Amino acid sequence: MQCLKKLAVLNKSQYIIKRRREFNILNVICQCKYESDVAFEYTENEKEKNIYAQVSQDYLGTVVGGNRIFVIQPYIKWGVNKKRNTTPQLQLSEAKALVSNLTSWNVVGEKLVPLLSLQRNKLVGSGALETLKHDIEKCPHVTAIFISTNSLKFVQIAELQKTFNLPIYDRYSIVIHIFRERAKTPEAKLQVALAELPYVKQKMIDFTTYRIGRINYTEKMKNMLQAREKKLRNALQKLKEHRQRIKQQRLSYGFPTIAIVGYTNAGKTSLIKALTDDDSLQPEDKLFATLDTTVHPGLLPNMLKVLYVDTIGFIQDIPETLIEPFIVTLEDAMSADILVHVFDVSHPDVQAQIQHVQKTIEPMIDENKLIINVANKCDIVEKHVVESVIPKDTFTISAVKLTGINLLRSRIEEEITNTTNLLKRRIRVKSGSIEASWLYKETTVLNVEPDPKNLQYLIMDVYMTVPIFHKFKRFLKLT
Ligand SMILES: Nc1nc2c(ncn2[C@@H]2O[C@H](COP(=O)(O)OP(=O)(O)OP(=O)(O)O)[C@@H](O)[C@H]2O)c(=O)[nH]1
Ligand SMILES: [Mg+2]
Repeated sequence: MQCLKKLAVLNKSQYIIKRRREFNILNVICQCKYESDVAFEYTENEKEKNIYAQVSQDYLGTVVGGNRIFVIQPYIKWGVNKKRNTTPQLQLSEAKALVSNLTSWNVVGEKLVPLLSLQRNKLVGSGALETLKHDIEKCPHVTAIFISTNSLKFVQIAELQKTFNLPIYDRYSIVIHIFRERAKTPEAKLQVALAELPYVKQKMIDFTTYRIGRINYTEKMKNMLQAREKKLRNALQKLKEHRQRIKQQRLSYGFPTIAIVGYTNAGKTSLIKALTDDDSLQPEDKLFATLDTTVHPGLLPNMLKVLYVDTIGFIQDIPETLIEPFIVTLEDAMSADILVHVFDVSHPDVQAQIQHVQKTIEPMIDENKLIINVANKCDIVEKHVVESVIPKDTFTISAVKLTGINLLRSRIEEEITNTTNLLKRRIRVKSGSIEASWLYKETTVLNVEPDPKNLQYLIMDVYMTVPIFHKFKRFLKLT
């Protein structure tokens, strides 16, 4: 009997050590801001690196030293391709914001250009081209032109470059340059390297057919790009597997997760900061300030531990190939128990931004996934403006002033309780026992009362997830 007791004690202490180790892991999962501290670097020798740097500079242009940009915002005047949920002026504003997001890049001139289609080699007819040339010449020291359309064909870039005698950028190349500036972690760098490759490859293929007298890239160069892509894709696959492992780890602890999604600069990071009181989070007034999907622990009003997932923001008018490498991390976020879609209610183009986000996430989520809509930045707009733009059942908040945050937390709590099959259990344990402290550590304790029949015991009302409930049963077997 003594022996058995000893064994039980030994098991118990072993169990406690194991649990402590698990708590540590748990802390790591929660505190790990950049889940991808594990390296996903793809090895490249110096020679390959330099060759690629040259090729990408040829097709993507360079950001070094800054630029004085003339922004051209084309828009379709009528027909099926005409954008109906925004205005050319709002599109131009976003184009200017993109340029200003690059270090030392400034907008020195701008023009809205009405078009019938985006297919013509020089986009516009000769008359309009002359006017445009004149406008650009009038602007002092323009060093490059940004044509704010999705992605221009190589022939268009080459023709316009020849006409204006200036480098030409499209939205794809500008966003890539912003991504390059923002990417700090190996994971983000890998995703950006993959995101730019289709652009460089396509331009190279177009170039060989167009031939304007520049260096003709050889088969060797094409092979080099293909080998690079293969390497990057392998590294992305590793990243995918790593993500899967982290997700499984998270799931095994049964923490409910809430992913925060939205248009870039809507206030996603600020909202997580408000919900978690995590001072280390640094919201920035920049497009694509967040490139990595990161996880942040928080407590709901009922003391339930949850994880908030911060994500990369969305933007309109960029090709799918540009965000494709980020889908791996986005899909991980989209599997959260609930999604919170944050939008900037003070933004004049908020309707188009809301629709763009909805359209982008739709294929990534189950149709039953719960989405809580949140109108942020209500501190800088009049109430009647907020009411006129927000969809039904939207929470109005200010992540900076903390308005509406408690209400939002309560709504998240309600939804998490409904969607995650949290179990509410009444458990009788000895006061001061190891079981009682286990419950305090692992579950959300709602209420504790002494057992009137025996005051040495407590009646604990707790919330726990199914995996935690099974762990508790295993724990009881060992004690
Ligand atoms: N006035 C006001 N500004 C806000 C509010 N929430 C966020 N901001 C500001 O909006 C800017 C963007 O905030 P972030 O939280 O970085 O936005 P984000 O959605 O994470 O942006 P990306 O990561 O770049 O996609 C920052 O300058 C914030 O201070 C708010 O409630 N009111
Ligand atoms: Mg952010």
